[in-house]
Amino acid sequence: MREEEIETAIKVVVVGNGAVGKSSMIQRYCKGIFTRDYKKTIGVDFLERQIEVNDEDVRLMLWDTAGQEEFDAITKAYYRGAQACVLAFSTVDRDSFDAVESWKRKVEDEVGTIAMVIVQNKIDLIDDAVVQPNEAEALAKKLRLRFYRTSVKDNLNVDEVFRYLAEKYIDEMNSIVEEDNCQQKIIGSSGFLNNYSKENSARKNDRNRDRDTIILQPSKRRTQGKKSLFGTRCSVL
Ligand SMILES: Nc1nc2c(ncn2[C@@H]2O[C@H](COP(=O)(O)OP(=O)(O)OP(=O)(O)O)[C@@H](O)[C@H]2O)c(=O)[nH]1
Repeated sequence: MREEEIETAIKVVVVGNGAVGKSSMIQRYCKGIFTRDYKKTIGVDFLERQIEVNDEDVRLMLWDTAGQEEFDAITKAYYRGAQACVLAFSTVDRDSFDAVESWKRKVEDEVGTIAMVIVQNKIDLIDDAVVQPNEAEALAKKLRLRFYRTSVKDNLNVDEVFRYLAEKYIDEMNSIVEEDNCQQKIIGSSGFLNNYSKENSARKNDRNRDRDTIILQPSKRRTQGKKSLFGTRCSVL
């Protein structure tokens, strides 16, 4: 495969309590449809959609997980390898809002820190809301996450949620590549960093292999969420 044909594939998990609209959101985004029927997700399911971000083809693989706790053991296994996550709750379900932090923890326990976003779905039912706007905003601020209000039914803001996650992931990947390049230059003139250099090039090889085989790994996990020793800008030693 030629370099310019390589696409980025991102595994996104959509989590949250039962009936908040996770399956509907994925169906809306990938198939452009909405149905009023509620069919509980058993275990997991996935759909995909290709989009362009900064002239780059990006394949989003959206994993729909069951909201019911009885399926926790199954769904957790599917978080592995996720690079982005939607934490969803419903405008008309207080428990689903109160559970957002615990969903975040469940995902992070499996995959570490990844790109995340909080989504308040069913905003078309705002007249029956059981979550105040300032409460949702305060939670997003506390967790330092971007917050979207969506209506899958009215197709409001759904595209924006997934585009944001794709852009955030790509930004992170680019900054890691920038760090790698920077470290290569520094290592070239510094003997004491030999081990660091080996580890670094192994990481690069991993990434190249990933591109061929599309092994899905969370970006920050590989760096343990740490920034470069030298920041993101190169400096000559
Ligand atoms: N009014 C309204 N209803 C919605 C919206 N999104 C989803 N629904 C309805 O909410 C119900 C539950 O939606 P699902 O997508 O099945 O919920 P889920 O989160 O996947 O549920 P689990 O599979 O149990 O985890 C369905 O009847 C949907 O039609 C929305 O934006 N507005």
